[in-house]
Amino acid sequence: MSLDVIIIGGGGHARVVLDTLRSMQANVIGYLAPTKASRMPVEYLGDDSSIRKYSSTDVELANGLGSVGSQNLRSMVYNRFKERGYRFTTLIHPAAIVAADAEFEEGCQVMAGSVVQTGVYCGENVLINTRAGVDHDCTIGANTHVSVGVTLSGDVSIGSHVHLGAGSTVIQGISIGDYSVVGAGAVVIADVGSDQTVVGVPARRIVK
Ligand SMILES: CC(=O)SCCNC(=O)CCNC(=O)[C@H](O)C(C)(C)COP(=O)(O)OP(=O)(O)OC[C@H]1O[C@@H](n2cnc3c(N)ncnc32)[C@H](O)[C@@H]1OP(=O)(O)O
Repeated sequence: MSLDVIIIGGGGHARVVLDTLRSMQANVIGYLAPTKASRMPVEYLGDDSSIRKYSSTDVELANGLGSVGSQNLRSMVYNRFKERGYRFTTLIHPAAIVAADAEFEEGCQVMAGSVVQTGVYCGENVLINTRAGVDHDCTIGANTHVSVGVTLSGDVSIGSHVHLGAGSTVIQGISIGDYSVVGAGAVVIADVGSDQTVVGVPARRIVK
């Protein structure tokens, strides 16, 4: 891979994205953030408005925002730069194991140690974070975060803008609706509707 890439964001996820891009041999020019980050080991290019110095035909972007619940910020950043004509790189860490027929739309990120099996489909800007397992024939909607150590069994259907919390497990054939949140460590054994938060073992809805 030989591509000039700018990372949006300067926090922890942005540094993981930087490391992933470098392991893919990408040429990372720098990052955009409201202020210079103390621990981001690549050039600070300014705030988001500085993107105007870079043509959308010369660079691609990488979404450096993580999330611990709502996906609003990650999707807002993605949409804002897409509207301005920029394209987001799809990242697949060389230490991820990905089936040949798995499909990823623009801007997906598959982090180190994760396994994505045959028949999986991921919409735009999906993040499959470190050491997550996505088994056969799962579909994952746009802007969803499958966070660290999640286990998705076979034939699971996840909506868009969903957060699957660290270490949660979803058994086979389950559907989870758009904008829902699954708490860290939850075990989901029944379908979850849209815009719900579920926690615990087995996962139960909490009203926020
Ligand atoms: C690289 C990375 O870091 S990736 C990011 C990894 N991090 C995550 O995935 C974080 C996932 N987030 C969670 O699990 C959160 O606790 C959420 C989103 C489910 C809920 O957060 P909040 O909306 O702030 O809820 P809050 O903390 O007020 O808890 C509400 C109730 O649910 C309970 N609860 C919250 N999370 C959980 C959980 N994961 N498991 C069991 N119970 C939980 C709380 O104990 C509390 O119960 P109470 O009312 O009886 O006291």
